[in-house]
Amino acid sequence: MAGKPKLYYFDGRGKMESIRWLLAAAGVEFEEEFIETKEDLEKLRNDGVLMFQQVPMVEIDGMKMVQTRAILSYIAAKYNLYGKDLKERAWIDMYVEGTTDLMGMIMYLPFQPADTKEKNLALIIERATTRYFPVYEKALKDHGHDYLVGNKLSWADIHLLEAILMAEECKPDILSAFPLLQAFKGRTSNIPTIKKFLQPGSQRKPPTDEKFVAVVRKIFNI
Ligand SMILES: N[C@@H](CCC(=O)N[C@@H](CS[C@H](CC=O)c1ccccc1)C(=O)NCC(=O)O)C(=O)O
Repeated sequence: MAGKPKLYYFDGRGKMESIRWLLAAAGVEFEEEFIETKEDLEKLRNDGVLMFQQVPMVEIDGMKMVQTRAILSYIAAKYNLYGKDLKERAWIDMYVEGTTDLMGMIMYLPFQPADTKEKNLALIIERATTRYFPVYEKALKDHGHDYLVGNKLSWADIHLLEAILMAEECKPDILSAFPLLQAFKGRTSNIPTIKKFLQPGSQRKPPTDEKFVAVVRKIFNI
């Protein structure tokens, strides 16, 4: 029996946070090794464990997986969070790419120059409320179930909840025009494994702060 998955990344959200969410929602315990200095990263590179010299890297089932999307897909499939057939998987992929695009905008905001942050935050709020959330609100309405795809929890639901919470950190009332998403948030946040991950003291990381930005900038000279 393989041991627990081990996650190699910085002590912050970045590109690893969705992987933490998916494992936690699947009820899978995982370990973390935090990269804190340039030397930490160089050691991993010199040990030849980073296929493209990048992190996230996750040791799982004897593999040293890299590329966030590949890692997430593997976990979703392994823990039955990827639909019952090809079409459900296609819908999950579409929904996940949408929340990936939205979270990608939010994820990079703290790294942008101060004089563009206000403009970029306004764009995030505009995209969230006019491009992305209307799609998921309609999906829940048309589908008529508690979940986005099929009638069971999938990667798409977990990813949407993560995106909703990140968007609310940008604008607390961002869901005000989306009643079905408000109800979805309430239901999904109470799924036992997710509820536990949302409790203080879990491996969920806090919103990206200047400290995390400084660590990443120092490591990558950016
Ligand atoms: N396709 C891959 C790409 C993975 C990737 O870009 N990894 C980066 C660190 S995370 C990044 C750090 C600042 O840019 C960050 C940190 C915080 C928020 C967003 C990104 C990396 O290793 N950069 C070294 C290099 O590219 O040489 C994947 O989806 O996994």
